[in-house]
Amino acid sequence: MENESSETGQPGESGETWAAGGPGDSWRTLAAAQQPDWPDRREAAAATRWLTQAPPLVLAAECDRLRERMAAVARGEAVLLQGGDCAETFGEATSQGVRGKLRTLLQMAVVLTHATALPVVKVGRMAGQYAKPRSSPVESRDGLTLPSYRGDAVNGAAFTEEARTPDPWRMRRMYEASATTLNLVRALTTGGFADLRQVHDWNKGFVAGSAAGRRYERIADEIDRTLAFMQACGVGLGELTSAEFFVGHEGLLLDYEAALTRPEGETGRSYAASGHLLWIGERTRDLDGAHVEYFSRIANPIAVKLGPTASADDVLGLIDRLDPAREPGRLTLVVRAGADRVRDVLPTLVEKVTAEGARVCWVSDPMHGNTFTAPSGHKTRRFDAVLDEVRGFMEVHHALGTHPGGVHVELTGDDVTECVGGGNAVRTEDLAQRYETACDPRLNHDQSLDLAFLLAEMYRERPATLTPGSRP
Ligand SMILES: O=C[C@H](O)[C@H](O)COP(=O)(O)O
Ligand SMILES: C=C(OP(=O)(O)O)C(=O)O
Ligand SMILES: [Mn+2]
Repeated sequence: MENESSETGQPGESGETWAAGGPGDSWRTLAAAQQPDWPDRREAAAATRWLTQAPPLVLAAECDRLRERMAAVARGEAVLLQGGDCAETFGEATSQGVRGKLRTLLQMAVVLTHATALPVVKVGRMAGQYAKPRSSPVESRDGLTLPSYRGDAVNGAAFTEEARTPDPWRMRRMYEASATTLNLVRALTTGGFADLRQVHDWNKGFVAGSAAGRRYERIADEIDRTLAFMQACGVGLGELTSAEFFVGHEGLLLDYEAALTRPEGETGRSYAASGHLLWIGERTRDLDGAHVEYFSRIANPIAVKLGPTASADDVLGLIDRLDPAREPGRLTLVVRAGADRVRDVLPTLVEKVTAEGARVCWVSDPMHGNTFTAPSGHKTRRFDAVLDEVRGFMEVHHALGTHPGGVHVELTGDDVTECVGGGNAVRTEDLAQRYETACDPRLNHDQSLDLAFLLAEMYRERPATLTPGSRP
């Protein structure tokens, strides 16, 4: 691991940085949960100085465009599809890994657009998802206790003292891996790979032996015919040859996020330049904590995860702090209550937030409330529970006449065996076959497509008041 010292002539040595004492510093006096204990503060300062001089990964104008797209979700005129790894790793910032996830998301988006006739806002949990909150700060194995793995941005997953010691220069590697991934995402989404005329190609290698793959082929055939019809009528396909795609991650590591925060010239507002959409996790949404303070001062579209214990007062407090202007598209509430709790806890939250006049996007994360440990020791989730949580989420919104804004899922384009069930029925005994996640279990390609089809059916069942063009 490259432990560059502050003596190496890295950018930032001059100390000229707007962040020192600037608008991004108010969080520093508050308690910041889930931060690494950097062993050497001087090295941490040198690494963050390097980041303050690095070019932004995303531009303010792109973040503003996503905020507009999210405003359409808040109004019931679009649907959000957000997905990717629980924890990205530096080793997986490869062409194959990124292409696979992108292809899965594009296929899911086709299925959802076809069913809802609404635009699908696509956001990868990608190009920055390198820091993890953990239930315990330490992990013990065979009598040895070491710091928990907190994501590649902080330490290594190997169970050795050397790997588990936090290294602040990993934040530079996070920036570089994010830049590599984002470059590929931008090339793939605008350079032909995401062209809707490739709708069949995205499914190659998945059709045989997969019911979801065959079902997808039927939609792809319909799209092909529609495109041919449009072309025959002289309609240009320009808009369909590339896909609008955004990236986001949990804004957990405040040293990294603050160092990559950039002021935007004209408005004077500051943006997290590390990704388009950042979210606050369930473990760091304390109203008096550093994360809420930092997020209240960036202008990106932002989200907050809400677990089963989130009270209506918690949520109204978060809205006051994070979206005081009640601006549609600014704030997304990602509910991850668990399949067995969502129907109980969500109605009150939606009613109180609606009564308050806030125009938030409501999104379901059906993964994090449904994790359990299999007898083999693997952390897993049942596909049925994932579906049941999404169904509960949709039922609540349908009953209240509010818009179920979309889903936030952990997935991969690979054929892994990390979640049990789905069309191809991964069994608990199969988990060891391809269990490759660095943190939480992800839906594989087939399970992701299955989810998209079932979600599509649920959207089709929505009451007439929520059909395209109507406002909830
Ligand atoms: O998404 C990540 C996990 O849910 C979170 O890091 C907690 O995982 P843990 O209970 O294994 O620490
Ligand atoms: C840690 C995560 O979620 P939550 O904050 O909802 O637990 C996650 O999204 O990986
Ligand atoms: Mn996770």
